[in-house]
Amino acid sequence: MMLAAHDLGWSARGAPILRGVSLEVPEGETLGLIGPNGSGKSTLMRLLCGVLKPEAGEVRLAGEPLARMSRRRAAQWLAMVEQQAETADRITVRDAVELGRTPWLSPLRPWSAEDDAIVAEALAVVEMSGLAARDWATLSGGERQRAHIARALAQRPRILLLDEPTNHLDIHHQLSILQLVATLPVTTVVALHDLNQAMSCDRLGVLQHGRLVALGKPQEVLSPALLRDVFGVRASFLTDPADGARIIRFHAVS
Ligand SMILES: Nc1ncnc2c1ncn2[C@@H]1O[C@H](COP(=O)(O)OP(=O)(O)OP(=O)(O)O)[C@@H](O)[C@H]1O
Repeated sequence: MMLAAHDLGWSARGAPILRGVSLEVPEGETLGLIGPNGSGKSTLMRLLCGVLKPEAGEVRLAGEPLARMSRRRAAQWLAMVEQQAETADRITVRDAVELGRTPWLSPLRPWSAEDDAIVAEALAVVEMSGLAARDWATLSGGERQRAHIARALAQRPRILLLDEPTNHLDIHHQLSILQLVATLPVTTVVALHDLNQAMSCDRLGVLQHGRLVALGKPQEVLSPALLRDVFGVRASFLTDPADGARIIRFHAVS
């Protein structure tokens, strides 16, 4: 199993935030994490990448406990794009993306033309090549988001963790980032709020009050009963006549 969490628990000031979360992500899968505000998605992502240490349970990368890996080794395996990731102001976009190469560099393996090519490719994939020389501070929210994704791609991880990667993006870039995530040959865990976008994940995990309450194929997980019980909405399912895809329309429950 590429990424596994076993019975994860975490609390803040004595209040349990995440309890008994176990999941396994096979190589190449895109697992979506969904759940209402405050259900624990970001906390779970931060435990999976090692930013937070679990109070209970453990995370394993390809069978190896994350807690026993050096930061450098963990960063060769896994890249994370946080929800409101910040970067120091006085650097260019290219500088920020080059930071993604850090875990691979050493005195025996200094910066090379290969690193330049990887950074250029990462910038191109998120359509940021034209902004490579720009000061980070001048970027819009969506441009920053795309640059953060480029930094994570430049890291060439086997596992990519994305916390709401589309939340600042216009519709074109939302779709292109989601399409990119789906086609990348890496194992991906992505927290999403848009449940129609979540439908394109291989599987979905649903968090509610810090517990994983459902895990499975999107069309099985996103049932009218779950949408009512977890998200408090009534759902109707429509079919796109263009391609037969299922679309969910939401209604407030009065
Ligand atoms: N360091 C902390 N101290 C206190 N409470 C915290 C801390 N970190 C998270 N929480 C609380 O834990 C709960 C889960 O937060 P988390 O950010 O994981 O939720 P989320 O599902 O990502 O939410 P959203 O959809 O709003 O981004 C929230 O109620 C949050 O206020």
